[in-house]
Amino acid sequence: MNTMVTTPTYGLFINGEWRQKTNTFDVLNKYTQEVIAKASYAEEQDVHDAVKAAKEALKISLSPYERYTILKKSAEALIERLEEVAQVLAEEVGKPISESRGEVERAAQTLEISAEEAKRIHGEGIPVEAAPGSENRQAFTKRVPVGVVAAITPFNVPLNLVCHKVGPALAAGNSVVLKPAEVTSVSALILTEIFEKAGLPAGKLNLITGKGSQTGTWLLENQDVNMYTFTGSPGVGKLIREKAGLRKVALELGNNSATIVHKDANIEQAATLTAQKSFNNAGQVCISVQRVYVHEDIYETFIEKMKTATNALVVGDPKDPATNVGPMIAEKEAMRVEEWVNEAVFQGAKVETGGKRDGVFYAPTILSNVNDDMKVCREEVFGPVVAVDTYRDEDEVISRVNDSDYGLQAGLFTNNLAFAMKAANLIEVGGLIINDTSGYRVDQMPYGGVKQSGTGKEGPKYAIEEMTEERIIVFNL
Ligand SMILES: NC(=O)c1ccc[n+]([C@@H]2O[C@H](COP(=O)([O-])OP(=O)(O)OC[C@H]3O[C@@H](n4cnc5c(N)ncnc54)[C@H](O)[C@@H]3O)[C@@H](O)[C@H]2O)c1
Ligand SMILES: O=C[C@H](O)CS(=O)(=O)O
Repeated sequence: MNTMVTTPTYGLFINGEWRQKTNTFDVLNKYTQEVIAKASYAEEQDVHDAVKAAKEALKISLSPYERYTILKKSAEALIERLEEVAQVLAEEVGKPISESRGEVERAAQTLEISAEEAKRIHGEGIPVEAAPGSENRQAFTKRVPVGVVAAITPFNVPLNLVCHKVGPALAAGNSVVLKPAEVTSVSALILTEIFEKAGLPAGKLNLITGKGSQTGTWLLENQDVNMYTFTGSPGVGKLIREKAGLRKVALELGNNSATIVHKDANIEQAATLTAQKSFNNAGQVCISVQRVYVHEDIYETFIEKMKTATNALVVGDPKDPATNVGPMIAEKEAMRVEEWVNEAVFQGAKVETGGKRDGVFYAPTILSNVNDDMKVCREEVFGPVVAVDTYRDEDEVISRVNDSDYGLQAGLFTNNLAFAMKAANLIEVGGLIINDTSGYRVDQMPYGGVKQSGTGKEGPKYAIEEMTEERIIVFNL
């Protein structure tokens, strides 16, 4: 029996054809550090070819029902390959297998919702006849595709966040050039195969892999791209906005998410959910709970319960079904988190649990006795660290949540309707989640931040609005 296992090698996907390059890079299993696949470095000409193919493919007009069919088929095919793709996510991200399966299920839902939305894109009648002198005119609007959409995506949710861009873009009748994060390219490559098999015409989806600083830069320079949709770090987001000039951009960026636990909350529920949502995907989630503000009357009970829930988390091999917390994406990121925690401790923070690094793993860590100016509070940790502090009154805590450069989502545990409504009016975020943490998201909801957390909304219905232009048609009858 031949037991030799060959490493899969992927090319680029341009104009419906796979283009193998000699210059490749390794995608690693983040737990074992073994090579799981090789992907191709796109050269400058490949990037421009991909955009050209996308532009040409705009001439292929698919009806809304045809777009629905292709997206629906792709969602079904993804579910058929669920276990295979989940194993890839567990390897290339280091995400625990239960969470990886959850990501594949959500990605399929994102495609299915996009399919449904393809049939619902509509304009409206505009009463131009109400203007003096326009009595014999009638008008309506329609939404038209923006054109070539360049999608640039991050490593942490590499399948579902790709689906949040490709699904709505195709549903709206656009063509796409996709550039996934290099360290987690494999799930995007498999998704591209799925679209190809589902009958998507050549050029409608093109995939180029490689480094952000090269492939990404060439993509930003190409003036035939009509819109950039980006999820990733604020620094790269700002660069994209600068390079895009007058072209459209949608930016989903970072956060230092806060969750408030008020004195009347269900403490057990709050502590359990907060422990879960602080350490999912080793804290590498943009809405991961990072700052917890607990009312001083319930602080002692809360912190004990949260410590118990955190200490029960199993850290280890992402492929082990018992694992709750896997490795970080790279050892240098775990070292950065270690440095930030050490700095906080030097400044007076107390480690309630965790606070240790073992190679690429950083232990789920709760810090208390923190202040809002420590790096672990003010900046985005993007690791398994949560800072817990007390507050006394409602206005104080709202102002501390708002004292942030970011504003993606926040959570509030309370049974006090008046406080919940006050927070809904005053907390500066794209989404406030009552009786759950900042980390709640389902894929049909509008999702996106304010301040440095970005601009524009995702969720297929809302992303389609971003990825289409409103055109008015006026009849002089
Ligand atoms: N708001 C959201 O919905 C959301 C979701 C997930 C992640 N994020 C954020 O993403 C960040 C972590 O992800 P990351 O480390 O992959 O982000 P990153 O910004 O380093 O990379 C994201 C993508 O941008 C590309 N890129 C890098 N430099 C580029 C350049 N000069 N030009 C063009 N493209 C370039 C990368 O190759 C990658 O594909 C965190 O800040 C996190 O909060 C936000
Ligand atoms: O990392 C941020 C993601 O958008 C959160 S989720 O995986 O979509 O819930």
